[in-house]
Amino acid sequence: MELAVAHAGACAGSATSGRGGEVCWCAGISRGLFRWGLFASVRRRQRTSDSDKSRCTPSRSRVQVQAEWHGYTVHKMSGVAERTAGRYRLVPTQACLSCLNCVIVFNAMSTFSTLRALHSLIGDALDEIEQVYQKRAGQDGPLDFPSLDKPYYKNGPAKSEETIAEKLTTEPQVVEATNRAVAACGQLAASLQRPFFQLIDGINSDHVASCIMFLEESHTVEILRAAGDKGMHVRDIARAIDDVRKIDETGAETLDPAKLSHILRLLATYHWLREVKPDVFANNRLSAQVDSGKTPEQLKEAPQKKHDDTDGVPALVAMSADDFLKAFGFLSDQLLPTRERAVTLHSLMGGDGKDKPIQAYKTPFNLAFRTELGYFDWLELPENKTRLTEFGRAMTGARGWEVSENIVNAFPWKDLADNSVIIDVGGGVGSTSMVLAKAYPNLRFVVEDRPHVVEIAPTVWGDSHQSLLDSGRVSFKAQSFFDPQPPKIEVPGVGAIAAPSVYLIRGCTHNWPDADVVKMLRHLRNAAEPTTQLLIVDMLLPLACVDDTEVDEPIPGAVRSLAPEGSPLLANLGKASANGYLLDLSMMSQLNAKERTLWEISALAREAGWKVTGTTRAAGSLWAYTSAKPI
Ligand SMILES: C[S@@+](CC[C@H](N)C(=O)[O-])C[C@H]1O[C@@H](n2cnc3c(N)ncnc32)[C@H](O)[C@@H]1O
Repeated sequence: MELAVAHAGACAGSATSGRGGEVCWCAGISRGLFRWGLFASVRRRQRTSDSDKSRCTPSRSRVQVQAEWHGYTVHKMSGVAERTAGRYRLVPTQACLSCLNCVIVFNAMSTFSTLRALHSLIGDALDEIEQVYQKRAGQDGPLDFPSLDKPYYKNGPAKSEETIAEKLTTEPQVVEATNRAVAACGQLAASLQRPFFQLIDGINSDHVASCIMFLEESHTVEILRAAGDKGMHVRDIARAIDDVRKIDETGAETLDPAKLSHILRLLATYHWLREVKPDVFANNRLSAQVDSGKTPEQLKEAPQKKHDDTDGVPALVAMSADDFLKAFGFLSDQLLPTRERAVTLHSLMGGDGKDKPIQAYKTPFNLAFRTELGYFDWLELPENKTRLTEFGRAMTGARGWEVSENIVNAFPWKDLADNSVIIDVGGGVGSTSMVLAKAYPNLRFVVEDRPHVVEIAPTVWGDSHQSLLDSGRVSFKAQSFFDPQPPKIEVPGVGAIAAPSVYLIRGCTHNWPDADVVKMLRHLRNAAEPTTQLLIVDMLLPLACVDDTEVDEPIPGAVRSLAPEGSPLLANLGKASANGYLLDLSMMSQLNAKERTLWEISALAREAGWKVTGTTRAAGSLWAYTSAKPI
């Protein structure tokens, strides 16, 4: 990070720089650039004369800075550098001297100033979040932030104050401040902890995933829910798990409480549970996420119904921590098939001449499950009946990734003429169309998807949506996005149209490799009229550095960084955005697909005949609404 430059003023004291030349050190911690505690070296551009040198006072000096840092230009900061404890702190003022003898080179923030800047970011974010909660009075004063120690069960019963406090966590201001704090915490931990221990954490993070899977599979969360705040001794938890699993009928081995305690303690260490007393564990706010709302008795009676009538999150856990985890373990074996370990692993698994070579498997999923079928076709195998059902529920759980209502304001729907038609391509059961149809009663929606999806789609909506279906304002049509759109589409209440006002395609491009995305977008382009707009809704992954990508034409809404200007945070907010990059690699591992950057999706759109005209994001979200028009 070589930052910057132009210093006017007498040198504020000197020392010898590692790169030669004389330097003096300044640390600014007041406003703008200096808010982040930037340390700078001031290097003499040229040695003039001894009399110039004598103007450099060792204790105090005026400086003017025009600096560029992380790509942001900060114009002409003026200040006085004051010496404290052997360092110079820059205090901005309006006045400056201009000897022009020195060049300030911001080598980088000193590590301590970076750490302190991260610490300040966390404090500032907490202030902001607290202000939001302070404004919402509860019965006993301002609302408190939800406690990590306290489970909040989505299916109640909960005090209304707890529900409001949980809901406030999705307010845009809270989401954004939370992201900054989480990003800073992640960066602080990565900076401070000995790298070896960060490494051990990283390479063993599958242990945590497996333990979360165990938590779900063993019904421990439901058992601990029944036990309440005081928790349950690990011996009793083990027996309760055996009971729910009906081991007296199946003859399976009893669960070893000693092993169980170690699994639960790892989870408690990662804040997934609480160890309230030695070997006594209780749920907390994180483990409550995995709760199905069923009692241990219900689970014993009908384990196959565990995921019925839930928000889908327990099913998402079952799918991710099982299928995805197993597949992802084969990432290096599939990408580097000739490495020694991959070859020996293949032969150990019975692949030595008995089945296809590793190269035949297109994805880590294919290799892990020894199938050449695509993930969705594989899910439809008779032996995967449970997986297929869980996949459907997991997709409901995956809605937590985005507030679906964000789409209501993310596109100028209100500018569309009455009875404009929106085709929701790969629209599933119509979740997005229903939200939009309720918000914009003058628009009409045709949801296209695979035949078996559109067949069941109208049956999944209850009374509150019936009028939208009865009036035909939302209708369904079997249509593959890999086939050309028909020349005419019959829209209830409108008649036959050649093309809609908008093709909306949400959550679909990330499921497919580039060539398939081009194919699906080209079919839409071929059917579009010059006025037809395309709205692609999917995550757009920022780069992990400031995005200086050179483009012929800038795209409105493209951002160089998600981090606050001048802060030391990673440009993509690191830990706070990690969920998007994890999903990206799940797509790669299971489907040979990916989440994309703005530049990747706009290049694919262009290849298919669309020009991206702009993109917007909901506050604090990686989900983006990218619009395009026919070229
Ligand atoms: C991740 S879901 C997104 C659903 C919906 N757009 C939403 O945002 O909730 C992907 C959708 O693509 C559909 N799909 C898969 N292959 C398809 C095809 N060839 N033609 C049309 N839809 C397809 C799936 O059935 C599924 O509904």
